[in-house]
Amino acid sequence: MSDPALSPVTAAELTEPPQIEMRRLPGLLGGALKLTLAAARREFLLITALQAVGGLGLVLPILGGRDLLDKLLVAGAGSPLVEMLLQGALILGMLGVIGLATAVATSRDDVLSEQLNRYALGRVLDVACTIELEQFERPEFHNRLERASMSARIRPHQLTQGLGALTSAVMSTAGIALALAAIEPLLVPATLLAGVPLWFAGLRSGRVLFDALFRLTPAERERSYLLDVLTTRRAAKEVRAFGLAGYLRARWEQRTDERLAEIRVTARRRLRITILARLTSGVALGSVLGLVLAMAATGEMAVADAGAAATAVLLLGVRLRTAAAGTDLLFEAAPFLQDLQGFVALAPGSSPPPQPPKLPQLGKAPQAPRSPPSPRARPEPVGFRRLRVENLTFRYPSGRQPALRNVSMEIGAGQVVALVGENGSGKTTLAKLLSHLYRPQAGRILYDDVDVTGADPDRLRHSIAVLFQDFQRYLLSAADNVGMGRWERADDRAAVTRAARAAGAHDLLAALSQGYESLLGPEFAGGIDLSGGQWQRVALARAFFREAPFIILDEPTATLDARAEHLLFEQLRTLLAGRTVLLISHRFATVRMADHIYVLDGGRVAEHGTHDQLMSAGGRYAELFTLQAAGYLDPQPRDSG
Ligand SMILES: Nc1ncnc2c1ncn2[C@@H]1O[C@H](COP(=O)(O)OP(=O)(O)OP(=O)(O)O)[C@@H](O)[C@H]1O
Repeated sequence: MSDPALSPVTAAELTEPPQIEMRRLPGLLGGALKLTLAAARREFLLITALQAVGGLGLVLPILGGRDLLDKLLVAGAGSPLVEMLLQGALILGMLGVIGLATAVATSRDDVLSEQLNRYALGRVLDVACTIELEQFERPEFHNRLERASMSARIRPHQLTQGLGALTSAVMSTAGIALALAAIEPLLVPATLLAGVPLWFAGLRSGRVLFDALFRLTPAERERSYLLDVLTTRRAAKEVRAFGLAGYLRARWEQRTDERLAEIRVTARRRLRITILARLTSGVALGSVLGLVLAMAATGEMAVADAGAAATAVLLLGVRLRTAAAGTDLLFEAAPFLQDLQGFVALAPGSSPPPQPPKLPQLGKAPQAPRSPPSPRARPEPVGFRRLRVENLTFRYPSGRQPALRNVSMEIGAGQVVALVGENGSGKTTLAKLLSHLYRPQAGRILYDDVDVTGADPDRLRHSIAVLFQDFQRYLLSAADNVGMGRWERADDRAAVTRAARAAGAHDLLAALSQGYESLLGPEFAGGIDLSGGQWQRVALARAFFREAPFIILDEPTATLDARAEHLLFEQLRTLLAGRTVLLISHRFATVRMADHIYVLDGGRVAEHGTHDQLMSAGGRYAELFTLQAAGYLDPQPRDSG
């Protein structure tokens, strides 16, 4: 039987395309309208007003044209030329105003869509920045994130275009319909009916596209990944060293062919739907025109009226097509926006979402914005005199076995505690749990007898500095790379230099062409690269700069040269005096100086004690220590005997 405590969280999972029902459409469009108003109220209202002028304004030239035609037919050769010329000029003027309004509306459209794009991507970032780290372990979350990011980039633009086309078409349809109603009211509903098949086709076609792209998401992510490997500096050298470019390129081409094939099938299905709808709509429109002709032929309608009515019916037909193009865009965007809304709702109860902070400027000390505490948060202790871990069990979402099982340990404030063990024994996982990046499925973490497992992780992390094995290399200035350890006071250059000195990075950073202002990473103009060990010193400086009372160092010297490593550990106690240090290392020479050592094996604590205790116990630690020490001793002379 599976352990319920270990069952994976399913909040971010969505394996089937969500269903869009007809009755949900108004709500969805309402939601889309809300999004537009929240993102760009002024721009949207201005564009809508201009479109209204462009649309409704059409009624005047149509009616004016009919009046002019009437006069011409009645008066014949004796028509009042000047009056008619003036009337004609007025109609032209009105058409000019309509044209101008439409042109201005179109020119503002790009700005509107950019604002929408920013707003929608901002909501995606709200989720990406606040959701529990564990979700990043789940393929389904990445599928949703990929779709949401794509939707946020494309669909709001599509939405504004759809809304714009629809508003303008509805306004001008209303204008023409009013003109037509003045001639023969019956013709209005008859003509509007021709729009119904187009409307349904748009709905169906949008759904077909969404379903196809939903199915393609995992393959598309793989395609993006391959593109990333083939185009980023990080991977470029290994791709060349192993001659992988052709092989990876072929895989990318294969995925692209598969995508293209699916897109072709989808395009054919959508074309069939469109053709059928247009045929039906055309037949309906033709019938109305036939009716107008019949009415004119039987004398039920005056010739001038019939001419104006036929023009209005034809114009209405064109407008209905434009309206349908608008609804097509809306219906195409609707399922993607629903999907996006679902994703945005994953943001953990943060309402309003945390705003991006103001970046620090020299001479100013901004307040660090605190994200609102999550609903499950309760007041947590700021630090600890004794940290206790009780029976911690943790399994990664994709892991078959728990990475940690019933782990218990203690760390006293101010102590240096080391974690050792073979690869995969769970050291980094324990470090991640102690830095509150993941929540255990079972067990507790206690700060002086207070269980902090359910406390707000952001606040707890405020007092913790972590240097990961796979630390980040920020392509920013050297000073920023260090200062981001506590970005709120990144402009405190004296502290930045102090931290760099402590990590042995000062000399190398000061010697760069622009000193601490030098850009790291050659991908940007003027940037320079550092060696692996130099990057690690910078990352270590970042951890020191945080000045947190609890510091977790996961293989902090893995790429340091022997002298730098020796120096660091010699100074560690002085550098971090009064702080609590959790040190993960495979280098037993450095581990032995810890106050207490925990040995992990297969996710469990195999043994613990001081170096001397563990050596006399003759267990796993003694075995690994002796093995490593033997490597430094002279090999036994071979018996040549
Ligand atoms: N994100 C992950 N998803 C699934 N399993 C993982 C993940 N990260 C680690 N594991 C697994 O969890 C176990 C513990 O890994 P962990 O990284 O904690 O080991 P470690 O002791 O730090 O190893 P190393 O000495 O190689 O750094 C391993 O079996 C590993 O395969």
